[in-house]
Amino acid sequence: MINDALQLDKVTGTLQTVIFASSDSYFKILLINIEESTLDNWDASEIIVTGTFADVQDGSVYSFYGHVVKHPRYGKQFQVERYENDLPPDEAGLIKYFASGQFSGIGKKTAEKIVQNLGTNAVDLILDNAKILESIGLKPKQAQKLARTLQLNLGLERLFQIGNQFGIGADIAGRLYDQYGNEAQDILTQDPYRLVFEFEGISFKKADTIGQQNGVLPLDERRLQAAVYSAIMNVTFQSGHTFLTKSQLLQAVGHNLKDASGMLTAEITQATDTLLNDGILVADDDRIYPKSLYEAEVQVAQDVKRLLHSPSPLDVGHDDIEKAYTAPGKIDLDDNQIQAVKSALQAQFFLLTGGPGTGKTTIIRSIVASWKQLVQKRSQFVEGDKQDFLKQYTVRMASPTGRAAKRMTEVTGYEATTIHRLLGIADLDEAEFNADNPLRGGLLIVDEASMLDVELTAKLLQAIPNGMKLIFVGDSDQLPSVGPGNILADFVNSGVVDHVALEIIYRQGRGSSITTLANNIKHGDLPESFLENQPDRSTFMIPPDKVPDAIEQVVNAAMKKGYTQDDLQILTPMYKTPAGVNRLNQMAQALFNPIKAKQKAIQFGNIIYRRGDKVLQLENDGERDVYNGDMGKIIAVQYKNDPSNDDNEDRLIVAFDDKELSYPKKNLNQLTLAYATTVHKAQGNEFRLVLMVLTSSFGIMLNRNLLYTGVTRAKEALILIGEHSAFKRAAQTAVPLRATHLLERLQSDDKISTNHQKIVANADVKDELSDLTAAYHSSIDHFVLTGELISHQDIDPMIGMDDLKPIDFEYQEKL
Ligand SMILES: Nc1ncnc2c1ncn2[C@@H]1O[C@H](COP(=O)(O)OP(=O)(O)OP(=O)(O)O)[C@@H](O)[C@H]1O
Repeated sequence: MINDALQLDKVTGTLQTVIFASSDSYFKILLINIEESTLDNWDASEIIVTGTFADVQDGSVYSFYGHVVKHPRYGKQFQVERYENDLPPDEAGLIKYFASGQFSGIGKKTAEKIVQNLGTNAVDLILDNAKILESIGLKPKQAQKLARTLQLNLGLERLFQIGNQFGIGADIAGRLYDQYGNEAQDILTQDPYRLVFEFEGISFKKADTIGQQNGVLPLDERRLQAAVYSAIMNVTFQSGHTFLTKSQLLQAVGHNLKDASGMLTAEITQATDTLLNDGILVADDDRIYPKSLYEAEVQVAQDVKRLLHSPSPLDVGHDDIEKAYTAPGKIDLDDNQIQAVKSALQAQFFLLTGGPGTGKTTIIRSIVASWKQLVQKRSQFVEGDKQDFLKQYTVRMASPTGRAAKRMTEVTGYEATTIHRLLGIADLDEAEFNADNPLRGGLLIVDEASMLDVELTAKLLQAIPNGMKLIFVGDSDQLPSVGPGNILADFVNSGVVDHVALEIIYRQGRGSSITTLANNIKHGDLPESFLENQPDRSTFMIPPDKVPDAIEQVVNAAMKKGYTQDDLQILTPMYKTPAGVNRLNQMAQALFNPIKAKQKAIQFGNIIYRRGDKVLQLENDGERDVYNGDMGKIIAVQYKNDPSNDDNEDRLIVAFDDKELSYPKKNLNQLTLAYATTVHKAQGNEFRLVLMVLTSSFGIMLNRNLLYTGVTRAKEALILIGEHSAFKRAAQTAVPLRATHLLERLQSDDKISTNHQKIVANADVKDELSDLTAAYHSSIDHFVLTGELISHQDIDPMIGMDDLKPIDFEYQEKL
């Protein structure tokens, strides 16, 4: 029989033993002697129970609610969603419980006194208010000690139960307990709005549900302040703006409070003022910023100005550059490219932008070779240690992603790292290198600069000492950074930083029709030849429900042509939907890495990982030097008892480009399969063959930068799968622009003068700015109307598949 209310089965039984307890989470595996259960097909007297549990005691009776699942190795077990400690229901049992010896200083007599006075509800009464024990005659110390032991044994358990009432999972309840200890329960029930500011994982909506149920009034200032704070954080961090205007903030807060009618204007303004006075938000004219974004934006502008005013001690002149200029191998650069190399050597801070195949990498090689020449020539005149001098002016290189850094190392021979590693950011905390402990070197080149958000840029620029040259290289038509800010575009459009834009595409042969397609998309449309197969590009236009079938056939055909899982990447805008990442990953895993008999496997969530799987790191883990977007391969699945396993837990070993890392259960939430990814996750990566899926079901995600970024991930071949109308809509839809004030901050100081080439005419900048304001308003309007933020989290892009035709999918889309 199923428990009707929650559709969960129930198992009641005595804890025989804890088989496993994770050292850094509340995950446990328990062996239970069943006393009673709703399970239909369970004849054994014992059951293995897994889940998140507080300090459970051997011999105690618990009721577990959950489902029977099949573990790939251990067979059937009971996965628990919630549980209860079945304390003895009668007075005699409770007296025995208090006198059992687990409460030091409490003997039978005192236990009787407690139960006689407080009844069978004694435990709840004590947990609610320990002072009640004093009122029935226990000494304060004795009362405190007993209450504390009860809290330790049952406090977290109660938090799990209370959390469960509000739909808060055991993971979050466990983290709340870690952060607030025994106060967690009080904070959650009596001051939930506090968590909106302090705790990641409780949204305003959740806090508000709890607050309202517990009688918090609609105009309570804690509620209004939390509504304001969560509105500005959500809109800025999801839409990428660094600020909101006051009226936009009012609208967004109204949405949070389900008050779009403007009834609460005075109250919301008052709550905003309090947050401004407390320094949680910052007002700058009509703009309201979260403090961290304001500080980062101001810092970036200040540091750019500082760097522009701090010439390299090498005092590089025109003649030095002419003499040092070194061509990249046998290639003759065009005039604009040569100008780019020379300007880069001359300027203190330089921007190089261009689409795929325009020569960015080639120019980086030329810059590095020329710089080396220059420094070496100078070293001849140094009187001291020449090696020291060369070290002082060495080239440093970094990129937001590990893969792009590796590519830089390969083409230049200089070590390149991720920006996180360059700055020594081990976790979310302070960077090791900063204004007080700056980076060393003469020249820093940063690739994939379009991925830099305002906060990371602020950290990076602060760490660059006066006199060190800085070059940002990127493609401004790619997706903007995931975090807030519009760094590369603001730098370019400000006109205060020297900039050369590369326009001519040089890539020949394989991959060249891809770059032409990218160029068309960049200008807002698909080429007329879009549906015509090219040597390096094919299209299969089919309805959304046929996408998985089509991908399956294309992947099979590609495998026959010799493409491996490393070469081939499926890109799609979102995780869900039949054409989304989750579904396509399952399908591709079955093709590339089919299940073998008796193969070891580890299940986490809905994914079963096996040796050979292609996996993706989902978050930055500075301590282990692995970053969001890094791809690897599972090279071993090790169970707990394997002699080579020193983690004492089942684990995966994943090989990345330059290291092997262990993923025990606690780290598995950082991983997912990577046969298919979103375009956002693929930024900074390139693949021989890209299969890009777009269908109209991705609606609001469809925009030019997404399509462009996806298409440009393909090095050799590109296959476009989905609906023609969706590709067209994406090409024709400009990405919602981001509201920032960096450009004006950069331009605000008249004292700055550089020998910059203004590539972008002022009139164009003005047009773009008014577009920006319009798009910004529409993005906020969209948010306010629908509650959906225009998120940049998700889109995503041949081989001459002559043997496959759209007709294979029995469909002709009506255009
Ligand atoms: N002036 C030139 N003359 C001839 N070939 C060139 C020229 N500039 C670049 N190339 C060639 O064009 C191709 C693309 O150049 P490169 O890889 O530097 O471009 P990129 O902008 O870094 O491209 P991507 O962003 O796709 O990596 C290379 O094969 C390079 O050798």
